[in-house]
Amino acid sequence: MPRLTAATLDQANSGVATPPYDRAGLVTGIAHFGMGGFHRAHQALMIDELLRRGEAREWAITGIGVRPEDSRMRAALGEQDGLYTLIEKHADGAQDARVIGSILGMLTLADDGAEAVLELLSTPTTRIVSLTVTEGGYNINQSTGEFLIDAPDVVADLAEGAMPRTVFGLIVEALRRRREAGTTPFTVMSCDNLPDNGRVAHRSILAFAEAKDPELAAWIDAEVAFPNSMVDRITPATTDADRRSALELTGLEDAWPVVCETFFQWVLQDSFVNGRPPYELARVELVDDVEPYEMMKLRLLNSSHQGLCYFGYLLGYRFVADATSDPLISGLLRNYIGREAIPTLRPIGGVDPAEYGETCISRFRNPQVGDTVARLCAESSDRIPKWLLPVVFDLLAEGRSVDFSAAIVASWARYARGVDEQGEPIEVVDNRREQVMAAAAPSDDPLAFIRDPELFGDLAERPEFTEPYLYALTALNERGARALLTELAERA
Ligand SMILES: NC(=O)c1ccc[n+]([C@@H]2O[C@H](COP(=O)([O-])OP(=O)(O)OC[C@H]3O[C@@H](n4cnc5c(N)ncnc54)[C@H](O)[C@@H]3O)[C@@H](O)[C@H]2O)c1
Ligand SMILES: O=P(O)(O)OC[C@@H](O)[C@@H](O)[C@H](O)[C@H](O)CO
Repeated sequence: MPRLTAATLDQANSGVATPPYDRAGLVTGIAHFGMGGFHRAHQALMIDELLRRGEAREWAITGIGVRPEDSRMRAALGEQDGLYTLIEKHADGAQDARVIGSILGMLTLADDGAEAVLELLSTPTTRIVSLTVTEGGYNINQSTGEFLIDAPDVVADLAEGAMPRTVFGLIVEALRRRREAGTTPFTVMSCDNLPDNGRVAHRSILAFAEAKDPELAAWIDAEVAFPNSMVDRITPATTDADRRSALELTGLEDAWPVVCETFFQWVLQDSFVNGRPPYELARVELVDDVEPYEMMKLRLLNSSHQGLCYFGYLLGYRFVADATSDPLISGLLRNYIGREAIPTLRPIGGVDPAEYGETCISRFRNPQVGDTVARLCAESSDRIPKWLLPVVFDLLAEGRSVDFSAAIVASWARYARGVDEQGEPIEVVDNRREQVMAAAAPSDDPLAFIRDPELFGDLAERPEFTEPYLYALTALNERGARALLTELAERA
């Protein structure tokens, strides 16, 4: 079968939507850090939709990879002229495949070097720099939100005369060059799952700039916009089965297609300093205040993902759809959402959070998406403090009970012991793996897991939390996940 490239596009199977627009002459307006699955299922799709309408020709995308492993994506996209297949999976088994043409290519530090990246970022036509570098990518203290200025790669970037290697170093150096050349700065648009993602990006970049050059930092603070956004589309990691599906559906071989659900949402703060694509013509909701949308999504959808993944794993499920179809797990999610998460939300006109929560549960149940419990269990120490613990702190401040949230934290602690209920090892994937697993290991201190103030603040000192947490942890250790879920359901 031919490989997907610009030259083979016309050989795609009939019914596959290929770019109907002329890709020659498209201009990179967006430089994107973190060219993973999600960006290609979400933001790149919106630009593709605009291009199909004859819009946004100056807003094509070039990716940037700062990690050595990003060379693989660069090669896959490079060999395909930036083209790739996006497969949207309906719950009834129907699949829509389309070829996306909005990405022009990708630069990596490993292959192209920092100077090439800086040139892209400094070119006047690059007007937005967007980010999906994961929750951990912002290099902040989980509990205080402070930028970790002593992180080794940051220290290296701050050294006199160093060529930048981090997202912060590259962005700040490019902004310095733009300022020196009298070029309008770009907007920095975070699309990561973080509360106040724009403010977090602002804070991290400013902290780096202050350490490098306080005058430049003041200019960035005054001149650069960092819009907040709420982004939503479940996009699992690509598998070989997805590669085979792409080939079957399109008739063209794709080294790195993307598979996702049909649901799509992007709520974006309309705050840009150097223009923006006409997103309102695509499916983007432009608003002044994204915060209530972000809170609803992170506290209902993302925290529920954590609510199902450890219990799901312990019960032997490996797919999100199977775990969520267990009534004990969906029951836990409904109790967490209805009794604990929703009472902490700010109202959004025209949006019923209970209905939103039910939609999340039915999305998790889509068996076609193939999302894995392992994907959701990974990097928990970046996720739980940003998604679930804000719910806990808000509930405690109101004197409300936290039984279900505490049980979810306990399920993480039980999972992080690294042994399942059958005694089989669990592969814990976390950038704080050693620390988290050591804290989870059986010891004389039942609260050891939650004693790290960077992750948990003062929760270990708060009986309103420790009492339900210890109840859940003891139940998990002594009676198992199914027994605890049954007890929680009976007590509700
Ligand atoms: N996958 C989803 O369902 C989904 C949905 C909504 C939002 N998101 C957001 O997108 C992020 C990425 O998800 P994905 O599915 O594309 O993951 P992915 O693993 O496919 O891609 C992650 C990308 O980020 C880069 N990266 C990771 N850490 C980095 C760092 N410290 N500095 C710079 N680059 C770094 C990687 O090199 C890679 O290009 C998530 O963490 C989340 O914040 C994902
Ligand atoms: O990719 P992460 O790190 O934000 O977290 C894993 C999932 O919970 C998340 O990716 C969801 O699938 C996503 O937020 C849905 O929009």
